[in-house]
Amino acid sequence: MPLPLEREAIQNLTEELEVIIAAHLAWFKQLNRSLVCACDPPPGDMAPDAHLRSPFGQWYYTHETHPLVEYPAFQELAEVQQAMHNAARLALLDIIQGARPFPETYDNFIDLSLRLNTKLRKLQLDIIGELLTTDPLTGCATRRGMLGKLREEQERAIRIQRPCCICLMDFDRFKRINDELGHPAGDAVLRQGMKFTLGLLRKYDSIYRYGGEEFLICLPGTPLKDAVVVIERIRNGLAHLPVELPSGETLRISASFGLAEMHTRRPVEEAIANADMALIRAKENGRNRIEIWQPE
Ligand SMILES: Nc1nc2c(ncn2[C@@H]2O[C@H](COP(=O)(O)OP(=O)(O)OP(=O)(O)O)[C@@H](O)[C@H]2O)c(=O)[nH]1
Repeated sequence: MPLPLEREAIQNLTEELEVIIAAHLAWFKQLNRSLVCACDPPPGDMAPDAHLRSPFGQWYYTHETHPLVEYPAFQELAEVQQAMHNAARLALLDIIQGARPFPETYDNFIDLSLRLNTKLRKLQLDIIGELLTTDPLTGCATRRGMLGKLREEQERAIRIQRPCCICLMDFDRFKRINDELGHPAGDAVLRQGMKFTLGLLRKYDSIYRYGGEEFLICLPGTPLKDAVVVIERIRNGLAHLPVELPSGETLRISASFGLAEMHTRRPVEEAIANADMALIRAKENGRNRIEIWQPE
């Protein structure tokens, strides 16, 4: 499941997680010391709401309204952390009563602490992965991992017996925009054009920055005739989108599209090549249009 986060939020979360992991390890060390050396435990750790008071708890429960809440790996943290605090309390109770914790109680506490650490690291890696697979300019996915994801869509298409379409989209006369209005103007076109395009797609559609000003749109569960309707909405919308340039001026733009249905038994690379052939035809036939790849 992709993380529903903006790039800046991803960056902040990565840093927050580093702090939380360090705080968890410091807490773990202190608690382990209380158990092994039979020292008085910090009073907070005996409280029934210890899981809320810890640095992790304070960080986690302030994120309750955060979009990350929908992410399964984030939800799993709460369960493990609460169980870990319960296990710590049981082991500490033995110490307070002048006994040694049962090995099972101690093992349970250690296992849960290590599991929480592993889960926090895994979440951090997922978030960093997301950072690497998101294009900072447009917010679209990068090509890293694209073929793997398209193959997954192909497998799903076979499973659910619904076609999947691939579309290559390329902004028209983009070199001219850069050359005549400057590179920041070109960047503004890409940023605003793709924001608009992303806004028209469903949440299970995906879009990758395929090259400089070329993007690949994947429309799962969509037959060709429906895909044409979606892409036409994008084409027409872009042709009417007033792009605001850094100079304050407004620019009219357009894009060309090559559409192909993914064959369920052929490599996904073939569908991309077919969409590319259709895109070349769209450019040759005057731009600002959609061409559909048809088998000879
Ligand atoms: N501003 C900006 N320009 C980019 C970026 N990536 C690629 N480009 C430029 O996009 C231009 C693409 O030009 P061409 O491939 O000649 O295509 P075109 O001018 O759009 O012409 P047609 O596709 O035939 O309509 C090149 O000048 C690239 O340097 C980017 O991230 N920002």
